[in-house]
Amino acid sequence: MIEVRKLTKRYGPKVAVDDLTFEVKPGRVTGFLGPNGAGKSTTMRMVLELDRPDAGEVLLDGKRYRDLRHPLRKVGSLLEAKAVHGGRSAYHHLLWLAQTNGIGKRRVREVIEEVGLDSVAGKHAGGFSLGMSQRLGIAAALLGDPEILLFDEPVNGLDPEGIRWIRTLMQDLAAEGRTVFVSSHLMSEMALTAAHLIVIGRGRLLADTAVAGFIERNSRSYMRIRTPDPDRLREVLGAAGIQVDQGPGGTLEAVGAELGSIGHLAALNGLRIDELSPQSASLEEAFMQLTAGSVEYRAEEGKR
Ligand SMILES: Nc1ncnc2c1ncn2[C@@H]1O[C@H](COP(=O)(O)OP(=O)(O)OP(=O)(O)O)[C@@H](O)[C@H]1O
Repeated sequence: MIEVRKLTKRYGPKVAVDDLTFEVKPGRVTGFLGPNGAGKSTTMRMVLELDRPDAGEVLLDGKRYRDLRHPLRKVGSLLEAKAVHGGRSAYHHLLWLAQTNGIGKRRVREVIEEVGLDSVAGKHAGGFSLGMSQRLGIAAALLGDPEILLFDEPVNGLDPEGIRWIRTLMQDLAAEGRTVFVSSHLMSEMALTAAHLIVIGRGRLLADTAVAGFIERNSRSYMRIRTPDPDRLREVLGAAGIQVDQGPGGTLEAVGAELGSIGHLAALNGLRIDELSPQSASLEEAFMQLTAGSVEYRAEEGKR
């Protein structure tokens, strides 16, 4: 279990993490979601004491990181895949990590096999592709057989096969009863991987929720209608008690009405319909709505 308590981090006048409190429980994958610059990496670095908080603390199964005797045996992490000594082979990189944490050679061989790097274990890690570096980073995270695992944007830049592999691995690790905390800026990715979500924006907690509940609350189904006479159709549907909203590009969005009844009402009133199609709002849209007020740099601001 990870307990984050009243964590705050400032960089000069900028508050990167703002009085953040949440818990990450074992036995399930918890997604750490937020737009770019929300403070996810900063929070993860503070969990590992790579960065000092200005206030608050983090406990790992009740202990501070600095009080762990063999940190790698309690918490494994993949923060920056390329942060490997390029001149070392994958095997020697892992062996060096193992030796500094009282972990045996056998375990090094085991994790190399587990992540599928057997054939390149003797090669210099500096020449690895992103996918291979990612696997090496995960091997390092797994080395101490830790109860707690942290992954910062682990699927960034990976091909579909690599993405599927990481997803399954994280779910398997959680199923073994471990605490798995993974950051992403993509709701769609988290919907497939995580069971629970911590959502932050501008360093603040926006939601702490089960993924299923989030999907249920935020999936909106509606009918998209295109007609040359939207005002008239709105009137007709409104009179029949159907809620109609204005959609993008001159379309209408009718909520809670059957396709057939909309078509029927239009026909009765001699109104032409050019499109009538069922739609459901994506999770990505729901996430964007939730974080709308906390996105750091908007596209408009970028246009100079
Ligand atoms: N070392 C630093 N010095 C100054 N500002 C920093 C530093 N590290 C992070 N920040 C700022 O703190 C805020 C949070 O950054 P952080 O990298 O934690 O966000 P994030 O949610 O991980 O975003 P991303 O998905 O873009 O990595 C940003 O505004 C960032 O510019």
